[in-house]
Amino acid sequence: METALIGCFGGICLITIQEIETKERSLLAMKRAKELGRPILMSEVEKMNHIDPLLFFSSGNEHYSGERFFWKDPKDEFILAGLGISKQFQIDQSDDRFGLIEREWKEFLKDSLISNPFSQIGIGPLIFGGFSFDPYKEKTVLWSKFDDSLFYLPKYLLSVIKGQVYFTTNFIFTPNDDELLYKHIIDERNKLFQSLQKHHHTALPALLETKEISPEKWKNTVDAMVKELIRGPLKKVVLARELRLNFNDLVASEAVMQHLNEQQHESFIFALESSGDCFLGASPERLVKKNGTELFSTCLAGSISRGHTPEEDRILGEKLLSDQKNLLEHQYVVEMIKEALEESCEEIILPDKPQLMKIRDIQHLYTPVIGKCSGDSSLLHLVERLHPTPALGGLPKKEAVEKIRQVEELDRGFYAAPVGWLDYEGNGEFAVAIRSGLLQGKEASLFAGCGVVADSDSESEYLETSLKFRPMLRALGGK
Ligand SMILES: C=C(O[C@H]1C=CC=C(C(=O)O)[C@@H]1O)C(=O)O
Ligand SMILES: [Mg+2]
Repeated sequence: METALIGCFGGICLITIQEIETKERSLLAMKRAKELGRPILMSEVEKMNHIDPLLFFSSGNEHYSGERFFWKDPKDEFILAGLGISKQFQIDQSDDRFGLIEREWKEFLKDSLISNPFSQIGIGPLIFGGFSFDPYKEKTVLWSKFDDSLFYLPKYLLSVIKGQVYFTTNFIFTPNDDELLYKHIIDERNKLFQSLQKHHHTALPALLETKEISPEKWKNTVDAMVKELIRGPLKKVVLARELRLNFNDLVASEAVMQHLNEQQHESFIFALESSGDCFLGASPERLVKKNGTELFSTCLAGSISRGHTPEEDRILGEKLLSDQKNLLEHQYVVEMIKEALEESCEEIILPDKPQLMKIRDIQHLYTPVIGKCSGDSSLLHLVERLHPTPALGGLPKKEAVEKIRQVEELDRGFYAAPVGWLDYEGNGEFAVAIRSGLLQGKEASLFAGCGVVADSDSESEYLETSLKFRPMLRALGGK
């Protein structure tokens, strides 16, 4: 679609052809909403000149604060930034939360008017959000701003895909709306574009205190877990802990995002705001990506530090590749992911040995997985089958999650759970929200866990979690 400007003279801009089309479509949407007696979505995609997605995210700090999201894949090829909430999808404690979100989204899309002339995934109407790790864990005040499943369709979505920029506007017309709504939306959108001209730079406040939450108690829990794992039948349980940070002023999510973006090139970078809090992180772990019939997943478990010199780094990597404890920790993940995907896939390609994934602060054992699924496989069903993999929960899955619920002091909330997006054609991607933290005004909580197996040593697991805090800690000005 061309954005054909008819003319701008002496500061007065005449209407564009596209605006005429938009107006006609909006009249149709209003008519449809009245006839059907329910809200109707109208969504439009336009191609744009380059806009920095982080600048776009930051420009929303005045009018869309608490209603923003950001997503970037490790290759920098796929970036999403959303502002405003057109429609929220939230579900509390339920055994069917994945299915419910998917059905509500599909239901909502019925009879919508979508103008998207580009054959590209990740543009047009899409929902972004995530799930809590365990909806049956007793809730604490820490995660009071997040429901067990929280997604939203943004008002404005910027998608930067392989350098090409697309802008989606999502309007919702209810049976009571009239042309005033259309005018209001156009005004609002123009204001948004104007605000992109301004420079938005937010500095981080000073970090006053970093407090580890009950580290000794955590090590005792790991020791007790090891004893239990030796006895069986549980084989692996992932245990996590928290750091609580205090600052001398409010922490703006855009300032942290800026740092994560500069410092964590090999990771998914994500942020999800909700009612003033912001959950964000730099995760190296893909849960699942669906592009048509192609599926991609990642087995990531088993860790060692980076070396100070290239030689030391290589030796550490070699050590990890032949370490029995870490190989077992990894193998449990490979077996489970293979089994979970087999149900939906005609074909799965999976190397028989892990390789190394080296990221700034840590190296991991890594096995990529590619699958070919039948056309009607649903992404959220795959997410449900996979979550939590033994890299975050344990083995067997159900018993491990119950054990975590019982012994872990931390309220994980969205940590270690799926975060990502789903578009109107069923394509999307979810990462596992690790190396993450929750911003809450002048405070923040950071989370890190590790796979405990019968061979684990609580002191080394403690040090491993300390490495895993580093990406978020650095982005927040800590060491
Ligand atoms: C649970 C976390 O990491 C998982 C992913 C990679 C390696 C892991 C490990 O070696 O224990 C964990 O399973 C975390 O970063 O909080
Ligand atoms: Mg580990």
